Amino acid sequence: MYKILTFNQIAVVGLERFPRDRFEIASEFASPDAILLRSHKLAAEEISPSVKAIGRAGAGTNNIPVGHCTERGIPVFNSPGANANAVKELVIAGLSLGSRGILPGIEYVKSLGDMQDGAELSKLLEKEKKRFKGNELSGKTLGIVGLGAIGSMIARAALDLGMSVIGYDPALSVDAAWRLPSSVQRMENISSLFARADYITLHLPVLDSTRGLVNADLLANCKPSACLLNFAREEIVDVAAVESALDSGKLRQFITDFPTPNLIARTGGDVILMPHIGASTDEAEDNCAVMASEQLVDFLENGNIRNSVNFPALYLERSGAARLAISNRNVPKILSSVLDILADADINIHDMLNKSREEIAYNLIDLDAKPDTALLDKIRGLDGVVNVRLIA
Ligand SMILES: NC(=O)c1ccc[n+]([C@@H]2O[C@H](COP(=O)([O-])OP(=O)(O)OC[C@H]3O[C@@H](n4cnc5c(N)ncnc54)[C@H](O)[C@@H]3O)[C@@H](O)[C@H]2O)c1
Ligand SMILES: O=C(O)CC[C@@H](O)C(=O)O
Repeated sequence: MYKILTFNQIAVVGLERFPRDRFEIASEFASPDAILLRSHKLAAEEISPSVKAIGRAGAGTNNIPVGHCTERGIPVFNSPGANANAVKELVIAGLSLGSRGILPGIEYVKSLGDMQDGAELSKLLEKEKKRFKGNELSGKTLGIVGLGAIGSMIARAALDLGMSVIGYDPALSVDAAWRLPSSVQRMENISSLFARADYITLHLPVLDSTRGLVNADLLANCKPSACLLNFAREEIVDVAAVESALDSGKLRQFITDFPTPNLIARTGGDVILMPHIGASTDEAEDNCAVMASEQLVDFLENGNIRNSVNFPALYLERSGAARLAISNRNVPKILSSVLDILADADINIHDMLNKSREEIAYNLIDLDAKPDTALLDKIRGLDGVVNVRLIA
């Protein structure tokens, strides 16, 4: 039985993807085979030696020590695109909240709870509504930083709203480029995007290269009427620089899914704060849980890798009597040494696949006979081999 250790609330429809005759799921296990989580900040010490894989039901993996997992030969999976529609819909709501007096208007109406006379009430509302007038999104320019799953969906929705869309993504994949509407104008640098946009929305991962990316220098380029939306990660924005930009009138509004105490303490309506609910819909939680769970099942039972953030994608149809899944440092001669050991033991290879990604290489080798423990230990003992798994 494979043991799956869960953190956070994982949608039931996802947990149901683990066949109960072969998988146990619990929030406490001494020696789990895999970890399935959402936003729980996973410490390296929480990953016991038995762990073979980690599944993130969501997009961002900055809560997982990915580098440490790579060192240990543990693939980390995420669920790209599975919650993109949920984030898109909330960002569109954010754009509306940032352009009209919706929230202050609602607060104002709530403050009139003591008024009993309907005619008086409606007279007052008609008089006061000018205080909550806004602007239309149509005709404005939206700047999208990060044109992946979420960014491209927002681009399409914003174009439908009549906005002009400009985008910046220095690492755009070919697939993502295909998904992008052709009328999105790609900017050469992020400063030009900040200078031109009326609304700027961030949809990139937090990486060493993106931590604090939105800083005072960038904000100095903004139109004073600009509204910045951060539904990506808190760390991408230098929040102190945003507060200064708001204070000095260099930025009109900040809308974020990642509140800080200082932002909460602000008065004056120039921030709109949400409690990290970008992906909080039944649909997104189901999609993420299903995708992450299916990927873990396929990895544990077959060694296949889909949507890993640190391992190469690799799929091999099962054949032969047994399968070896081997991770090794991405250096020459390791695979040939493995093959020599198998040949010396007279074990024929039925099929195999080998791929590498940065410092790690991964191999699936289907064999005509099941190797014994001594042979597996010999492979484990090769210099550069990180881990070896026999999948019966
Ligand atoms: N608020 C939420 O609940 C919520 C939900 C989902 C995702 N997110 C966050 O949003 C991020 C994006 O999600 P996604 O599903 O669109 O991911 P994605 O991988 O499909 O897209 C991310 C894009 O960012 C681009 N990128 C990388 N570095 C960049 C840089 N320096 N400047 C501009 N672009 C850069 C990549 O090339 C990629 O195209 C996630 O990493 C996660 O942190 C938040
Ligand atoms: O799991 C969640 O609720 C949030 C997930 C979101 O931040 C993501 O990166 O996909």
